[in-house]
Amino acid sequence: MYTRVVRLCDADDVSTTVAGLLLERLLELQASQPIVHVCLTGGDTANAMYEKFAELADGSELDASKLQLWWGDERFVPATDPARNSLQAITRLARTISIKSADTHMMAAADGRKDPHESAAEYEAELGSTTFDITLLGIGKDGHVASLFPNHPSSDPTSRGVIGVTDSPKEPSERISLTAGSLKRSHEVWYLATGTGKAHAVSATLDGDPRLPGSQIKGDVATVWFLDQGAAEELPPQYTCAF
Ligand SMILES: O=C(O)[C@H](O)[C@@H](O)[C@H](O)[C@H](O)COP(=O)(O)O
Repeated sequence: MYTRVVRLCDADDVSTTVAGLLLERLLELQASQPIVHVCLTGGDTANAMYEKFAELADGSELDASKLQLWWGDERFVPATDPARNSLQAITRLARTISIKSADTHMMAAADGRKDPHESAAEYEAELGSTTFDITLLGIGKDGHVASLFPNHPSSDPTSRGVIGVTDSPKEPSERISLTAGSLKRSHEVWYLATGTGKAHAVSATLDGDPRLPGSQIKGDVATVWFLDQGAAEELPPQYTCAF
């Protein structure tokens, strides 16, 4: 198990590089196994990468029928609400990739459910003991990953695999999130972060600050941080890894 930091120039470089490496890795995985489980994240950084990925995947050897897409977290809003992480990702990816709905495991929307805890319980049942080949995560300025927030009940120790989140510090206030225990069931965890606003959260997480959820969320094979210069600016020199 290793952690690697990839320092890139700027946000565009991060989204382009991650999109290219993700396609390369998925092609490798689909050549060696029948199903590839990928856990996606929400946020602007990831969405920019999904757009680049869709461009690269167009006409590639990617076999979408081998992909199973999951989400690390979701906003507990109506299914058609543009704030939904899954809607934002699928809108971008499906532009060139023919992903069947049966292969996309979206978290239940607010329609017809009384609260995010109900949706969380449904997703936990669907998720079972699935292990992800690749889990993508963004990180907030406060160090949150998925919808696990520092110094917040969402980060309390739990045996649950998926939780409902209320009074989230990041809008919208109601969410569903995989817990650290589920996110750790990943062979590779790829963090994407850009901008100086993320620099302290990145540095503190890499330093293993126990208050930050990302400190314990690592792949059992690899954890890779894709950072632009701004997000990397508080890292000590030993993390200098030209890519
Ligand atoms: O529901 C969400 O908002 C995301 O899952 C969240 O965890 C996101 O990945 C980070 O907040 C980074 O978001 P940005 O890339 O937009 O900074």
